[in-house]
Amino acid sequence: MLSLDHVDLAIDDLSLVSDLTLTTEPGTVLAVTGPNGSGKSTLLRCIAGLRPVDGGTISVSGITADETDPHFRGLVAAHLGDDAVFPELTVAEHLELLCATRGLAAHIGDDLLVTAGIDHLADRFPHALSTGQRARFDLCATMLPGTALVVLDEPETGLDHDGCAWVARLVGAACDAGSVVVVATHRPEMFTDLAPVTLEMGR
Ligand SMILES: Nc1ncnc2c1ncn2[C@@H]1O[C@H](COP(=O)(O)OP(=O)(O)OP(=O)(O)O)[C@@H](O)[C@H]1O
Repeated sequence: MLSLDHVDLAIDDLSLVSDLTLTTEPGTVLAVTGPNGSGKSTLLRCIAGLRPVDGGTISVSGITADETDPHFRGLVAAHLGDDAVFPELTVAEHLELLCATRGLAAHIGDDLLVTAGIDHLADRFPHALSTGQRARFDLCATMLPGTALVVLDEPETGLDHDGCAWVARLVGAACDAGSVVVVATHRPEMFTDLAPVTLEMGR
């Protein structure tokens, strides 16, 4: 469960969120929408524990959002547009490492590459992928199963029509497995079938 309790968030003198309280149950999509600059990415960084809030608290399964806390890190997977990679590891080796770290069977990563349509690129290095292929790889790395919370910042970026449909299916599968998925998006219609709770920023 994701809880925001009387959250305030500001950058310099600009208030982005004021006294926001909400609870998102397991198996639910929270779609964060709003115009450019309204604070979606900043809020998602707070939810992923990468930035402190200016007031109130954010917690996941009762654990305060703080990326430096290993317990919290184990609960969360995030795709925030600046996903780090090990330059010396191939696509397949990255997923193998992540599966091992999370105690998942290695074939789960391979299976995700198949659903992403990039299994033929398993032996490439991430820097040798196209923009859309790299987006699919980053999303595979984020969407390995088993985290209570998945945070996705504009996952549609760089993806073609089929890629967007694939992301929607992945988000649906994560919800079916009991995760909360927070997604900032300019294309909320991608997730309509998942009956998201919507948070509109900038209002
Ligand atoms: N590092 C920074 N330093 C100063 N201001 C920042 C910084 N990052 C973001 N901002 C400002 O914070 C506000 C919120 O930005 P944010 O990136 O969260 O918006 P967003 O809703 O995700 O926008 P977009 O739809 O364009 O991705 C904007 O006014 C932006 O200019």
